[in-house]
Amino acid sequence: MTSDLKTLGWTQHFTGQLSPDEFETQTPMRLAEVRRRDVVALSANLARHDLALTGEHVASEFAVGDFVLTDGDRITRRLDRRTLISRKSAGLISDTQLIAANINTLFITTSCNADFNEARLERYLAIAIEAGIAPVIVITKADKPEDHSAEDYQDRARALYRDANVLAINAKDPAHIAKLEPYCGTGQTVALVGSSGVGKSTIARGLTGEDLAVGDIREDDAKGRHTTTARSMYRMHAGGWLVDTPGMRELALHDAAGGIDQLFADITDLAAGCKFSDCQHQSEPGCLVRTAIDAGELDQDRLERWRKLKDEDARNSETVAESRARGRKFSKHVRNTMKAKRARRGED
Ligand SMILES: Nc1nc2c(ncn2[C@@H]2O[C@H](COP(=O)(O)OP(=O)(O)OP(=O)(O)O)[C@@H](O)[C@H]2O)c(=O)[nH]1
Ligand SMILES: [Zn+2]
Repeated sequence: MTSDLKTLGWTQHFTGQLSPDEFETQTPMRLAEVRRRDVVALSANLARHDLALTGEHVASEFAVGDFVLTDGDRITRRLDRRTLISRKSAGLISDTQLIAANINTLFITTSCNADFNEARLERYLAIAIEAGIAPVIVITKADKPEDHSAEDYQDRARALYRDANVLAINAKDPAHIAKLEPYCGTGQTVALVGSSGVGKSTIARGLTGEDLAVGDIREDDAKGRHTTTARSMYRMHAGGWLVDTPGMRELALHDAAGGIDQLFADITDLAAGCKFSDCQHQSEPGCLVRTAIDAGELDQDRLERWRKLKDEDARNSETVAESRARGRKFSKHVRNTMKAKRARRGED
């Protein structure tokens, strides 16, 4: 059973979670689409199964890429994930939305032009590291670099994180797309992030031979509202899977303190040796961070980007209670504003 499942990305990590009874009676599947009331799951032979969400299961607990056990018609259990990408949903009450599960490699995409931005790359790197996903920085448009050479852009990207592989490619050239294929073989699952226009669709087309269809299928929910769903898992020529969900393109940082610490290990290692444990690395005596900057061993810009990223993470990681308190304050503000408006119009 498990050998065919490898095509889906199944590993020992999942086999180990099955009881002998489940091993006999259940069918593992991988979720390719998660909709409001049902999911599309792939079985080992890559057949698509429409499974209704019934009983205790609700859509918000599943992500594209999840492995589940089924009795053929229904999901009986979700298996523990290797990795998970989520985001805090917009709105007054903070809620975590699951974006994709069991991704092995994140292609962090930018271009050899003004899109290249260290802070943005670091944000995506922190998200990947926090999730336990291997980051690969892909810099497109190496065939027409602007302002600097493609090698310069590569060097700048390499300086951000020593464990990230960095590739500069022409996404339109199949020979360059082949450089990504070592990450895309059978059993591997990848995802693409990056700003609009950097070449994500071009890379995806090169890897899968297909055009991604983000958000082009509409489904009515119970209240008659439209919700957007789309195909989200694409088979790559190299044998693996590319996951592309609408949320993947709007990833924001949250709850990634560990990822940030690891990404900025150069700074956090130094900071651990500062004289004061709460050192702000401004002008305190015995500050090893300042000493490194003065000695030209650490870049002042990097220190500032680290601070900003930590602030952003803290802001986006507020607890539900904090968020609700903010929400209540906001509703009160809205009520008062509306009241004042009506009063001005003489309606009250
Ligand atoms: N010369 C060159 N053009 C590229 C390269 N990568 C992408 N392009 C072009 O850049 C434009 C934008 O590429 P897309 O693949 O649509 O970018 P995207 O990231 O998918 O953009 P969104 O769909 O808006 O998120 C297209 O005209 C591509 O043909 C590259 O490496 N070299
Ligand atoms: Zn210090």
